[in-house]
Amino acid sequence: MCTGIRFSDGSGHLYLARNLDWTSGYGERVVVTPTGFTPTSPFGAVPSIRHATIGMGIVEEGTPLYFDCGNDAGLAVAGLNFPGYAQYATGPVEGATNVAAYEFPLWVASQFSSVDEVEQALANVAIVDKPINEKYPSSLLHWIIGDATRAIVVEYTADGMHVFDDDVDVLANQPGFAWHHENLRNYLNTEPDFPQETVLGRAKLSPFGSGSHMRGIPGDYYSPSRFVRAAYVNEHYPTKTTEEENVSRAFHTLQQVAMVDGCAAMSSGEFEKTIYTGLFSGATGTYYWNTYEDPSVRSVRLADHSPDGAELVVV
Ligand SMILES: C[C@H](CCC(=O)NCCS(=O)(=O)O)[C@H]1CC[C@H]2[C@@H]3[C@H](O)C[C@@H]4C[C@H](O)CC[C@]4(C)[C@H]3C[C@H](O)[C@]12C
Repeated sequence: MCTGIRFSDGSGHLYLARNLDWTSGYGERVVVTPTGFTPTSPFGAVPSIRHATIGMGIVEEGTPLYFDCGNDAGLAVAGLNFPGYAQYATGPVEGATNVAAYEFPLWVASQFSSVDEVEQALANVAIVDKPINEKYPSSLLHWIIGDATRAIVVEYTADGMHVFDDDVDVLANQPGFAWHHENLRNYLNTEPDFPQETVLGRAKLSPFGSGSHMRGIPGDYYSPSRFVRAAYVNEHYPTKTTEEENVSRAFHTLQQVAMVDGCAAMSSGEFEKTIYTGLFSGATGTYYWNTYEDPSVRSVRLADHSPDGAELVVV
């Protein structure tokens, strides 16, 4: 499973972060796609790279397949599993901008500079089940897209394109965003405040300590539970100013929904764990990440890797 969050530093900079929860990785690395790179896009949706892009992914057939990425304009996107709901067009749709499912994050980050621009373009987009090759069939995903001011969620299902205003800045896995959003109404009682002393019969009851009003926030790894928990933590985290504070914020928040080996098996019997946590900072154009094996946070800055070059950079 996976969880994604968006927040800002309060002075016009985006932070978009995600956990990639799975049984094992795909050999993913940090990949920079510079503006001089010539993309191969099956239906021409990505004719050139307008915005240099950095994120986590693999390179296949000379094409960057991003799991999550951000660009030089401070726009970022992350793909999260959505099987049972995602259903892409079986072929290109006449008159539409046809985006192959695998190139959707690259399309977003390389072509646009804001969520508003992406939302406008999505009105005429078909997401097409066109695998990069036989080894990698199309993944069934939905996406969170964020900039400094807001986030949207994109779901492409049997009845086509759905774009949601993500006013809680969170995404998890199944079911759909609308369901998760409605489910938040089950948790209206939760808040960070320290409870008052309560009188019960002749007893005066005081709390054991802080955290009492968080009771009811689910602690398990199930997708609806991770959505609620991430929404609570992301909403209540105080706005921070510096890059260091915001990096700390992202990793602490996602730690709340990270999966630990041995606790939750998939239908195959294999256990899911948080393979990596990735963060794109629009403030500095930096991609930060750590892995299950090595919790120390590493970083790569877009500006340090020839963002106007011609070749993909795999760090
Ligand atoms: C497995 C990842 C999603 C993790 C997740 O959300 N798990 C949920 C578990 S559950 O269902 O809810 O149980 C997804 C996210 C991005 C995906 C990758 C990206 O889409 C890039 C390429 C796309 C190719 O079509 C397939 C390989 C691939 C390299 C994908 C492999 C895999 O499907 C990834 C890595």
